Amino acid sequence: MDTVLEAAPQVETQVAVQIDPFSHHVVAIVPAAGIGSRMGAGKPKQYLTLLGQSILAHTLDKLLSHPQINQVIVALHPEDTEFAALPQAKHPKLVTVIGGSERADSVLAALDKAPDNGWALVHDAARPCLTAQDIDKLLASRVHFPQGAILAMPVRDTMKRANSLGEISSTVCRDNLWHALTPQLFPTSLLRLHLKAALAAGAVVTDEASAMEWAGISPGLVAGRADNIKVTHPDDLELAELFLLRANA
Ligand SMILES: Nc1ccn([C@@H]2O[C@H](COP(=O)(O)OP(=O)(O)OP(=O)(O)O)[C@@H](O)[C@H]2O)c(=O)n1
Ligand SMILES: C[C@](O)(CO)[C@H](O)COP(=O)(O)O
Repeated sequence: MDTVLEAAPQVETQVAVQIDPFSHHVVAIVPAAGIGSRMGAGKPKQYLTLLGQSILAHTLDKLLSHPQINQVIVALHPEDTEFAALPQAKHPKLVTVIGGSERADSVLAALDKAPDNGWALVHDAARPCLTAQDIDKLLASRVHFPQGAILAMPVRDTMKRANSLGEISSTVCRDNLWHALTPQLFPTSLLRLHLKAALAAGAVVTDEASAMEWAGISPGLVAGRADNIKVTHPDDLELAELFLLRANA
């Protein structure tokens, strides 16, 4: 059986929020408070170096240099010691907050500092290969998806479900299956409302779209680039470096 995110009772979601779908004010939210346990590098993976600067610095460069992004709010681990030394740390568009114990808590802490009447573009610190074209594409999708959309990639491979012995128990139909990427873009006040409520209700929220789905909203899917990988395991470092090298060539 597939695990389906349980939707919130509708009554809880009928709350008036201030939404201006035509606002052009865009705040990028960067969850960067993780510890990188799967990377196992002995330091948070966002501070590992690729092509001479940290993963987080690459990510911030992409967001800070985008002409349609007005502000960047970065959520940091309470014991972060490295952020202040980044070249971007004192950029006038940049604000920092202390993140939480899960990614969603970090996003919410940053959202609490964002102005109400605009859009929040949430992007993992650990995805340094983001391109300006993908940001443009997602921002342009606001016309079609006034309640928000995410970058995603259609699943390409045959999908298998495993049993507890590591054997194949079935082949999962891949029709309409997508990998969720970031950035994910939503009206700020709507995302804040539903993320807060979903977390309070104990829902599993691994990305922003999950919180919106929980509230009964169907965010749009915008096809993104395959090189926008999340650096998660040691193998990803070499791949990310190759993608960055190609982008800089
Ligand atoms: N409490 C947390 C956990 C994660 N993140 C951020 O969310 C993004 C995606 O998370 P993930 O790739 O899972 O990063 P980590 O949590 O650091 O990795 P791991 O799960 O392997 O520990 C990362 O940029 C990470 O820094 C965060 O801001 N706050
Ligand atoms: C938000 C996300 O990048 C979408 O793919 C991803 O879910 C975050 O990573 P995690 O491993 O689920 O924390």
